[in-house]
Amino acid sequence: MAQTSFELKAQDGQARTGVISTPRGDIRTPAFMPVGTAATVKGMMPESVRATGADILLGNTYHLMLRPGAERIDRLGGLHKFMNWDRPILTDSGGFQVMSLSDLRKLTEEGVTFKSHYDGSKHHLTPERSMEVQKLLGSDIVMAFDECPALPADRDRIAQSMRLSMRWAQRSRDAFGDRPGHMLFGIMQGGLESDLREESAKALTDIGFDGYAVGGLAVGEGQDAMFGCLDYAPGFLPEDKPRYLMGVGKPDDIVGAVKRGIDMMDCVLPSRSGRTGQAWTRRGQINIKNARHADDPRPIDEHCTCPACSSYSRAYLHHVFRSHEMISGMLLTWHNLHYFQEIMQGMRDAISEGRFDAWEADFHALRAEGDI
Ligand SMILES: O=c1[nH]cnc2cc3nc(NCc4cccs4)[nH]c3cc12
Ligand SMILES: [Zn+2]
Repeated sequence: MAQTSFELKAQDGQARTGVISTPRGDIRTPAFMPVGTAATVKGMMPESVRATGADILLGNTYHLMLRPGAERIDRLGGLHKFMNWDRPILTDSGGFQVMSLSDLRKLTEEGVTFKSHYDGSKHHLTPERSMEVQKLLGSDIVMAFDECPALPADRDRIAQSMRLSMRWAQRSRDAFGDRPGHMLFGIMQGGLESDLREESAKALTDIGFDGYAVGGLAVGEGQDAMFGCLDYAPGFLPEDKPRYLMGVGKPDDIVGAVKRGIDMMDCVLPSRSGRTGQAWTRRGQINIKNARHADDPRPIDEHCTCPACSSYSRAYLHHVFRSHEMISGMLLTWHNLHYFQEIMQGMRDAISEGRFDAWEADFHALRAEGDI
């Protein structure tokens, strides 16, 4: 009995909408995953995250294995119980965070050794250990252990890195074993080289995964280069499996990725920028700390139904940000996550009704440049 499945409901151009079914609940695609790095979506209660419309959230293996520790979370009943979120959780495999966060890293065929950026303690991550950590956490969707090459990198470096990741993908698959009710996703690499991307997709497909991520993007290449890669890379992947673009992105990145066949995304942007006073809206961005909001009685967005827009003025939000009150980041995070989920729902409906192009045109038409 599979216990997990992906059903495509409709397609409009390259854009798709469907449902990933898991024992902990269904995930409506295209899906946006809020990031819950240290077992919390910062500033949000889990029930509030759910209220924004999220079906699944992301946990970071690197952070949780260092603090509080994967074995400790396992002893306490697993990540879902620990953080009071009973719906699906996808965990990344830790390699990317090691390379972007830790100190004194050493990369070998075996894996990576590194020092914790929290306390300097020494740690080792391999495909096998990453699978063990993600199993201890109890995540529903497990990511293969990969290496995302630092940019800029020449073609040879990208090819060598991709081929290492493919050997690690096989080791991840072997170590993951057969776990009904859980999914293992492979991660495509290959930089911006279409032949290397195709080689990676074939290697992953030959190994066989429950879903496929497009890795190695949203690492500073810029939207044009990212979309250029997405014009062909998703098409190298099996069309009956979910496609997950890691680390994306701004609202217009998200729309452009779905347009090109992506089904799942995650990004810290709505939560992280919310804590800094940046509100994302259908008409553009607002930095609420700007003095011009000090006397503005209007909500951030009069069409938005989130708690921030339903009950608070820009003047109030301006005040609580200027006063460094805790409620400031809470309200703006909630608004941003609500808005990101509203974009996803809008695309799911538009694809279902065969009007994605019209929806996309409307999405872009409303967006003014700069602060509104
Ligand atoms: O190839 C990848 N493999 C595994 N995890 C990733 C996470 C990723 N996150 C971003 N972009 C968002 C960022 C978050 C922090 C620095 S960039 N790009 C990413 C690429 C990968
Ligand atoms: Zn709102």
